[in-house]
Amino acid sequence: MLWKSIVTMVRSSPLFLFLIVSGAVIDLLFRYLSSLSYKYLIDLALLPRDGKALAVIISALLVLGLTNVLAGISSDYAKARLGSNFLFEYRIRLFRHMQLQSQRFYERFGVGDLLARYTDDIPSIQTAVLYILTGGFLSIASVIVGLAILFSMEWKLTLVTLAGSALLFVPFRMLKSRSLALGEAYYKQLDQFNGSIDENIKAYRVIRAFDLRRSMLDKVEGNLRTMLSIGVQRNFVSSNLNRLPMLAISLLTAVILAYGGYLTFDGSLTIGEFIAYNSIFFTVGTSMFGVTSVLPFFLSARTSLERLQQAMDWKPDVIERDGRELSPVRSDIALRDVNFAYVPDEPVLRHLNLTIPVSGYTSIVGPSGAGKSTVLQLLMRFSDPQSGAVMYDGHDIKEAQYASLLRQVGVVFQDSILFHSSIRDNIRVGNPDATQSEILEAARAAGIHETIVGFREGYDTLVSNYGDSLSGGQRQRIALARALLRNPRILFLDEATSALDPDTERAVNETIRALGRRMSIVSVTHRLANAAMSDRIIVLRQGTVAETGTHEQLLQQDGLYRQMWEKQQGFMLAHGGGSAKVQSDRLRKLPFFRGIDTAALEEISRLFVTEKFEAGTTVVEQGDQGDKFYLIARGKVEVVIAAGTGERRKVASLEDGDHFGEIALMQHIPRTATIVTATPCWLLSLSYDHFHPLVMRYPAIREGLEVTLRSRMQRRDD
Ligand SMILES: Nc1ncnc2c1ncn2[C@@H]1O[C@H](COP(=O)(O)OP(=O)(O)OP(=O)(O)O)[C@@H](O)[C@H]1O
Repeated sequence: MLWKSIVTMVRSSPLFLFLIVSGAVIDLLFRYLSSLSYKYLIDLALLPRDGKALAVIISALLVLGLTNVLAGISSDYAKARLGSNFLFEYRIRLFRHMQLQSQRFYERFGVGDLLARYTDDIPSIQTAVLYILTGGFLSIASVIVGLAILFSMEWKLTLVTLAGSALLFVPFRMLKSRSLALGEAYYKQLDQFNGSIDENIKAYRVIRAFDLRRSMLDKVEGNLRTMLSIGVQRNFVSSNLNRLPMLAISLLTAVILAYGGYLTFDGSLTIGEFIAYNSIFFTVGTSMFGVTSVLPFFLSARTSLERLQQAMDWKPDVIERDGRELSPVRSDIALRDVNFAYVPDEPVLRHLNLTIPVSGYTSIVGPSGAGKSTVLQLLMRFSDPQSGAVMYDGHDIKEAQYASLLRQVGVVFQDSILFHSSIRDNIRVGNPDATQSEILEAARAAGIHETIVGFREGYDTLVSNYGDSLSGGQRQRIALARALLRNPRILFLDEATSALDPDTERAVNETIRALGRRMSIVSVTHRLANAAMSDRIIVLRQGTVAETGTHEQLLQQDGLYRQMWEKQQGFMLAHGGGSAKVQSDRLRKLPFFRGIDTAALEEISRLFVTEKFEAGTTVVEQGDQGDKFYLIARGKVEVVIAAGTGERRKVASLEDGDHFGEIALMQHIPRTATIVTATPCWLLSLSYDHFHPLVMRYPAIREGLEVTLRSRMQRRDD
């Protein structure tokens, strides 16, 4: 399939093809005519001492040589152009294909994987195509023409040559599968290496802060050593593929010299014919060698072609149609009986029906994993549901022109990635045609204009490393300005402020709330304090709508929302986010502190210590001795379990108000899971050593803990 498109592409450049082919034909002529010329040079000019014949032969050779050089130059130019066109065309094709893809594609092909396809696979195919097109075809043609001449000169000797030439392909048959296997192994290591470089750039702060430099270095060094060893083996096999055919050619040459010499002794060949025969055979031998030397390129390109094909064959999740334009949405956006799963048989949304009026501020809340972000992704058509429909004003968005949908929406994600260019250009991403005053207006509305003009370079300040040169709040505000510049009818927010520190979050939320008067906002958040002011709240549970209403209505319903609300209450963060506290009433809601008197709870609450963690930090490691219990005052962590095979699997997420590690309050036993922070976290920890004296004084605490732990152990064993 891909070969076909390569052939089509090559054929679409007829001028370059003509120059390459004519260069090859002239080169072929030059090779054989100059070899044949020995016959005439010796037999017609040198032996009869004919000066005129000598002059004619030398002039003809000069003209041919000059023509060959000129044809070679134009052929080289054509090859350079064709080669560059090839690189351009296939890199652009892969890039366009990538742009159509969604999350599944990027999960399957990592950064390193994709980079290697651009920088190694495509050039490797290009080299093979050019080599086959020039050296390969020329060599085959040369072998055919050369053998025909040799046959006409001495057929018996040529039959021996032909039979012996089969030897040339023996190394290829022997080494082919080894070469392919080494090619695959090499690319696997290269993908990993590229991935590590990417990781080291993106996560350099975490690597520095947690002193992971040694382990990262060890990882990359191990990777490079394996690559080096495979590279040596691969080159060795390739050079054997090149060199072993030489052995066959040397053998054949010996046979020709011996048998040809014998034919000269018995007068069947003249000396001129013998020398010309040898000279032509030398050219045929070189050409045969040329055919075999294409083979390593061919094998390497075969692996690369398969890898490129894998990526190009990946079907986009969303098929963009040239449907009609979606008119500006006025009434509502809705999900109708939507079923959606990322993994077959693991439904995330189940027969979900929900309607969001295009006015005011709507929050979508729910426990972790309920499908909140998934709903947002479907509303923006990052994926399509497996069944059901997403409607804007009653029109299925699958039938509409994709660009007309995107024009109506703006979005701010939790981690806003900014591009490596000026702040102005980063905002302009929202609308490339925006004027300077529109950019300034968007920045003002996002509350970032004053900060930007305070920078020495103002709007021309370079944003580097995906926005790392700015604070989290500044980054989110620029992302907000970028979304506002589109003048969207609906602004989607996916946990847009939850990774910010409390003061910044409050300030950015005030800005967003003010925007709610100008446009419709749909915000996914797990922090209910942010949802409380919304005009309406949709509560999701396991992919269905559990409750809807305003904050007050939902509290009265006494359902899931109320439970979540109460879980998140009772924590206080000092201004500036330096320390956190938990109230004794909140502690009473923990199952193992239920029934304990207020004085004891007060005492316990004072024992908690604030620990602040950046995103991506391991708080506890599976297998380590547990000595602390943790409450999440703010933030989100992931619970990861390593199976016997060493494979790590995320089993749950915990967020504001959740707790973990209570077993450590009873005894030092190994942690049963690893906890890694997914956002910056403020955790309150209670150590066994501080807690133990209290357990001694209050037997009710021990009893409560024992009951909880027994039931937890029971659940785990089940
Ligand atoms: N790309 C993916 N591949 C496989 N499963 C996924 C993928 N993205 C999300 N999921 C799973 O789908 C479910 C819903 O995820 P989603 O992110 O929509 O939930 P959420 O309510 O936004 O949760 P959170 O608040 O933790 O972000 C979760 O169980 C999650 O693990």
